[in-house]
Amino acid sequence: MQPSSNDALLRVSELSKRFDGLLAVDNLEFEVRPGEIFGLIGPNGAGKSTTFNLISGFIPWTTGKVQVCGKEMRRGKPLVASEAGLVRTFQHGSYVGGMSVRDNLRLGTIVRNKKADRDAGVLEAARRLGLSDYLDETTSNLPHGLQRLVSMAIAIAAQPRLLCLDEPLTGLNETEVTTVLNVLDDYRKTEGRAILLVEHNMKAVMRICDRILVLHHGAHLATGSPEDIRGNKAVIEAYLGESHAA
Ligand SMILES: Nc1ncnc2c1ncn2[C@@H]1O[C@H](COP(=O)(O)OP(=O)(O)OP(=O)(O)O)[C@@H](O)[C@H]1O
Repeated sequence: MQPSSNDALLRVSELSKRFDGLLAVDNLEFEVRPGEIFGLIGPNGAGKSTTFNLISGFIPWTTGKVQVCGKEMRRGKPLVASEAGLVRTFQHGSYVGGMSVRDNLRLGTIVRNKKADRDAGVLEAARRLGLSDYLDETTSNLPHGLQRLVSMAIAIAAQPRLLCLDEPLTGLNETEVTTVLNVLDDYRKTEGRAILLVEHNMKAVMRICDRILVLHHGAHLATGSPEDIRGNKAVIEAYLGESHAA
């Protein structure tokens, strides 16, 4: 692990989660710094979503310590994480299907005080994700790819300091993937923000991430730049295969 930076937006130390006999997350250590897109990758069942759930307070850790934007997190307390500046999406969508796209995006702007700011935030998030023409549609009526963009637009509208995305690209077509990657690249350029990304689309991960941590059986296998990870023998054997090797 590299020396820790004082201004890290996420700091994870000795984090473990046991589900009965299964050690799903095994003594993880990493940090995410301002301006970074940090990828968390690994085979199915490696512990990525569990790590997300621990960091965002959706499940309690067995042991460990998590700091979000300098604040100490408490086990299984999602409100503490969101108050500290963390917003997350879920693998299977994070929106209310029966509501319009506009009302879903309003959920993301709820923390803003003035109505004019909230309305502007809805329009801005819709514009960024290419959803402006769908604001009055019922979200459950939209195609799958657009529904996923709604999840991301809600998260972006909340303007979190630490944006945590769980497989945001699943089921998106190439144009939608490009839209999302551009939005993420833009988002992290705003001062004091960073993104933690769990994703199986390796081409996208290698393109967008500054650093990547590879998990295997819940434990750290490697951390490094996309080039480091592509060339790492253990990662190629455990996950990437030769087709992604440098
Ligand atoms: N609530 C739970 N109870 C028991 N075991 C669980 C629970 N949640 C996850 N696990 C197990 O923990 C391990 C890690 O699962 P996790 O969902 O974190 O993996 P993942 O890396 O996100 O996988 P995927 O890429 O398929 O989403 C798996 O063996 C899974 O079956």
